[in-house]
This record gives sequence, structure tokens and C-alpha cells, in this order.
Amino acid sequence: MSAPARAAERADALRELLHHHNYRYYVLDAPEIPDAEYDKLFRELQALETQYPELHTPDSPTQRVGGQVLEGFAKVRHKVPMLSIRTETDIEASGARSFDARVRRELGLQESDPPVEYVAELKFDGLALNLRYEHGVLVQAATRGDGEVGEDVTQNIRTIGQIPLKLHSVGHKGKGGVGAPPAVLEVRGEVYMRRDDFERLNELQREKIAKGAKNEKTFVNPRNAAAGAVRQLDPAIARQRPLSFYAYGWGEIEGGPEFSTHYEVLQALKAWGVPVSERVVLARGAEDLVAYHQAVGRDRDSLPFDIDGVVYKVNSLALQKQMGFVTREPRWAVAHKFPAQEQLTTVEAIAVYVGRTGKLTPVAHLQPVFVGGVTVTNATLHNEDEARRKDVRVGDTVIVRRAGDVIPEVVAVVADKRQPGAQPFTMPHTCPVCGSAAVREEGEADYRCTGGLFCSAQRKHAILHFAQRRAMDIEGLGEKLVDQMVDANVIRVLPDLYRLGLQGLVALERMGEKSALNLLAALEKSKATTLPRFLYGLGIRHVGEATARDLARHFGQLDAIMDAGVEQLLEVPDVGPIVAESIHAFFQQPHNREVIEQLRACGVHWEEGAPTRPAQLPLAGKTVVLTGTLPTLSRDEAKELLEAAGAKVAGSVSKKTDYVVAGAEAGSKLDKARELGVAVLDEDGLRQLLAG
Ligand SMILES: NC(=O)c1ccc[n+]([C@@H]2O[C@H](COP(=O)([O-])OP(=O)(O)OC[C@H]3O[C@@H](n4cnc5c(N)ncnc54)[C@H](O)[C@@H]3O)[C@@H](O)[C@H]2O)c1
Ligand SMILES: [Zn+2]
Repeated sequence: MSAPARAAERADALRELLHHHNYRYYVLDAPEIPDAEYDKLFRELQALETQYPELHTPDSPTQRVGGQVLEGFAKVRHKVPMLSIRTETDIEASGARSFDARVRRELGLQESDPPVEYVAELKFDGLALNLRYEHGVLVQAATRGDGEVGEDVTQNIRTIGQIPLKLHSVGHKGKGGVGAPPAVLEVRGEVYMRRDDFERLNELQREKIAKGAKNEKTFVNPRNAAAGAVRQLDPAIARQRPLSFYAYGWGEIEGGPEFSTHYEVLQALKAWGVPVSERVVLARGAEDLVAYHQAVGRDRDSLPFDIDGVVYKVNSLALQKQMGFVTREPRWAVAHKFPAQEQLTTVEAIAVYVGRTGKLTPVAHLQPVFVGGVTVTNATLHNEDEARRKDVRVGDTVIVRRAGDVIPEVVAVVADKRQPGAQPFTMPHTCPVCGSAAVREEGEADYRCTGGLFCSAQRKHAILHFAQRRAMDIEGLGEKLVDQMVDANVIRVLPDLYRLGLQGLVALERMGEKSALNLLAALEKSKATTLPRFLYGLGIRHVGEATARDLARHFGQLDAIMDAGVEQLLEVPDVGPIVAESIHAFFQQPHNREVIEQLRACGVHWEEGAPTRPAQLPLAGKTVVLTGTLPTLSRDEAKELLEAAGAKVAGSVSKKTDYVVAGAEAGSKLDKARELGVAVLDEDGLRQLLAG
């Protein structure tokens, strides 16, 4: 076959593949391959079409924006097409220079001409939306679709709190304000799901599946979860899926102020009440763009949402107009991507890890892969149901995702790359660390080792948890040392920590006398602690720092907590049935009580207090309103004192108000109090009230 014939054949095959993946991605919101793989295929086709222009077909995926309208949605024809953005191929920060060079060339600028002004923005990884406001009121929300025709998703979008249903007017035009919003204003932006919202949603989905729910699935990534929520025929379901929104552009505008730059428009959108990211900046020339790319790259993991890169746009609207568009992309903007957060790799083995609380987690050992900016070798499979549902097997080619500081996970298997003879994975019914029975309780997603402190996996974790800064704060007792001590059987139960002697410690490998003495001093110091720290350190399932604090405040004393029944535990604010059950079960186990007794015998102590039940506080059930300036107490101090005494501090006066505390320049609240006959106090009166 001749080279052109081979190219034609390959182009055909690529087009078919890309159509297939577009369908999975844009229509079903269920991609089969990571974006990085898709982009490779896309670029290959682009290259072929450039080399052999006769291969161009108008319906080629390279010529059109990807989406299609889903059955069941009304169609919306966009007044101004919704385009894609060209991607800068050079992924290094220096890629910004190629874009700047191209812009300067296309604008015919000389070296002596001043730098071009740009706007640099985050490239949110979500779904493009067009929000149409008429006279400031949201009348329609539509997806991008194929760029010409999108889907009417107004009902679903109305449930997103961040999207204003009505825009506000700001000041007067020309007098520092932008005036009323235009008669017609189409806002373009990205609807996305925050990473924590996504993790929570998937956690919820996993629980539903564990409880036997059919037709439920977890989502591959926040983008797909967001797309699934927006393109949902049932607004009730859409409502349960937390979405966010940022505007980055506009479509049709009729009336309103004149704008000359992209940046001005974004500022005006913000002023009218549309969310615009704080990370939008003005940049002059290539070096500013390079710096932006680097800065955002550094912060990427700590952002609360996924971005797949940054976007640079020529700021001047006149220059934008001059540069114009190619088929599916403006020439004046470019997407400069970061390393992909999803990649393909293969599973070399599946191991099962045991966590601090005895939870068994299947983990895939991977052929090392660079994803989300780091090399990943392990990825979680979460639990039995997830591993089974995804059907991950040794030897499989899988999609791995790593975003932010979330643990990398296997999101899907590439089905057609499975090796013959690959065996399904099964969860072990014994703990891989200690051999104790591993059980999965009814309605639970996880297997747990029943070995408790006798399981060295849990022992290590339990000791580390106990020693950590937020618990007993034993300085110098880190992971390596704990491993060593547990493995050498120097520590079998927690109290052994406080029985360590210099001899025993120095006998450990790599432990000098100086570090041993330091550790002993740290242990001694840790004995004086607080009840919340001690409680938290015990590692009771579902008892985090906040719950430990609430328990300590409510009961005052450890013995009271240890002897509390579920009913009594439920009286603690924010403690629900699952938490109460878990605390109760923990203290019912004789060996846990034994450990606590021994710790106390070793000298671990804290100051015990009197129980403070909300109902026993002097101002329990009273509602107080603060107004005006008090002579010595700040508003916050007064509020704190009142709340500590059990009062509720409210913002406005009503018949239910018991007292109004009024200071200087008290306004309408004082009038209202007089009108309703509510008792009015000054600061002295407040102090008397607090003193009972
Ligand atoms: N995995 C798959 O099977 C598969 C299939 C099809 C497409 N894809 C992926 O979809 C993407 C290509 O699709 P695309 O055409 O939507 O392009 P794109 O997502 O790369 O870029 C265009 C989009 O970026 C968004 N955007 C985010 N922040 C923006 C900002 N500040 N300014 C302007 N726009 C901003 C807009 O929604 C716009 O529509 C690629 O990442 C590709 O890998 C993957
Ligand atoms: Zn075990």
C-alpha cells in the first residue's frame, strides 16, 4: 500500500475511534480512555490531515466541537457558537512563549512593539454552559452540545446556588459602576464539581452500592460527575449533586455598557453577581504568562477543584476581532495544559492493606506511571464492591487518576485490553497481616480485621495515631520507630510505650543514647494531657477531634463516658446513632478498658471537669440579641460569653427574644425591643445575668 493510501486508512480508523470516544464522553458521560489517550489520537489525526489535506472531511472530529444533544432535552440553538480552545502542544511553561510569538506574528508586530496584553485564567475541568439573562433574569441555561446546538438544562442549573437567578445593578454607568445588566446577556462559563464534593458523592455512591442499591454507580472524575448531574432528566437528582460555577466569557450581549477588553467584561460580570475566579489576572507579554503557568502549576494540587491547565486570551477585544477564528477555535486564545490527572497503566498485582481501624483495602500495584505530576505505583480499589464492580484483574490495563492530595485510584479497566485467563479478584476472609478473621458487617462496605491491638497493622497505626501531635503529642515517635518497636515486640499494647526503659531502647538498631533519652523525655511530657486529646488518641472509630471535644465537654470525666449508654451518648450535640454505637462498643470491650486503666496507672493524666449539659447552663434556652457598642466587651466576646452560658445569640429581635443587650448607638433593634416589651440590658446587666 502507498503511503497516502495507508494514511487514508489510518485517518478513517482514527475518525471512527474518535467518534466512538466522543460519544462515550460527551453523550454518555462515561469515557473509556483517559483524556491524554484521546488527545494522542486526536493529534495523530490532526497531523495526518495537515500532511494530506485531501483527507479532510467536514465531519471529521478535528473540525467540530465534540458534543451531541441528548434525547429528552429541548434543543437550544446558540446565537453565538460555543467554541473549543486550541491546545498549546508544548506542555512546559515555555509553551507560553510559543503562543505569544504566534499572536505577535499573526498581528504583524515587530520586536520593537510593546508586549501584548493578555488575560490568564484557570482552565476549569468541567462542562461549558451558556446562561442567558434577559433584563437581568436567568431565562435559560444550555450546554455547549456540538457548539451550534446545545441542550436546555435550565431546570437543573437553577438548583446551583452559585448561579444568580437575578443579576444586580451596580452604581451608574461611568460613575465607577457598570450600571444595570444589559437587556440580553449570555454568560459563558464552566460548571464543575469541587473535589471534596466529588469525593463525598462517590463515598455516598459506594455506600448505596454496599447497601444493595442497583443502578447506582461511582463517577470516574469530577468532570463526569458534573456532566452527569447537569445532563440529568430528573432535577431532583441534579439537586443532590453539588455543583459550582465560574464564568470566563460571554455569548450574545444586547445593550449595556461598552467594553474594550476581556478583563473589563469579567469585572462587570463579577459586579453583576456572576462568580468569576479570583485567579484571573492581567498579564503583559510572554514572561508574565510563563510566571502564571508556573505559579498555578505549583498551586494546582491545593486548589479545591480540578483544572487541566491555564488559558491565555488576548485582552483587547479589537485585537481579538482582528485575529478571528478557525473552524472550532478562536485564534486569540490558547489552552496550556498541565500533566494529565488520568493515565493508562497496567496492574502488576493486587494486595490488601490493613488500616488503623482494621479496615481492609484492596490496592492495585501498578506499572509506575506519571500522573497528576507525580509517579504513581499504587492505587486504591476502595473495597470489595468497587473492586468487583470495576472488575480489576492482575494484568489489566487501567485508568489511574490522581488529583490533589487525594489517594490515587483505579477508575476503570480498559475492557478490550484484558489478557486471556485473567482471574477475578476476591477479598480475603482473613487479615493478611495477623491471620484473624476479617468480617464484613451487614450494610458496611468494608471488611475489617477482628484482631484489634493484637494485629500488628492496627497496633502500629494505633500507636502512631495515639502519638500524633493532635493527640498525645509524643515528639520523635514516628513511623519508622513504631514499625521497629512493634516488629521487635518491644511494644505489644499501648501502655508498653510508657514502660520503655533506656536499656530496651538503646538495644534497638540505629537508636543512640541521646535519641533514646529524648524519646523518654517526650513520653514523660506527654503524660500530662487533656481529656479530648486522650479520647481522640484512643482511635475509637468515628471519633475525630471535634467529637472527642464534645464528649469531654458534655461528660467532664472519662469514667462517665466509659459507662455511658447509647441513649446518654446520643445527648451529646452532633453525636448520632452510628457514632454513639461505636463509642459504646469500644468501651464495652474489656481489653480496651484494661488498656485505659494501665495507661492511667503509668501516669497518663488530665484535669477532669464538671459535666456541662446545655440544659444545666444558666442561660439555657434563652435567646439574646446584641446591638450597639458595649463599653468594654467586643461583640464577639459578648457572644462567646453568652454562648458559653448556654444562650443562643440571634441576629434580630422577635417575640421569642428574651433579652436585648444594647450598647452605644443601638439602632432599630432597640426600638423593636421596646415595642415588643423585651427586657433591655446594658453591659453591667449582661454581666449580672452571666453571673446568674
Ligand atoms: N476521554 C475521552 O474519551 C474523551 C473524548 C472526547 C473528549 N475528551 C476530552 O475533552 C477535551 C476536548 O474537548 P473540548 O473541545 O471540550 O476542549 P477543551 O475541554 O480542551 O477546551 C474547551 C473548553 O474549555 C472550557 N474552559 C475551561 N476554562 C476555560 C476558560 N478559562 N476559558 C475558556 N474556556 C474554558 C470550556 O468549557 C471550553 O468549552 C479534551 O481534554 C479531550 O481529552 C476526552
Ligand atoms: Zn489483622
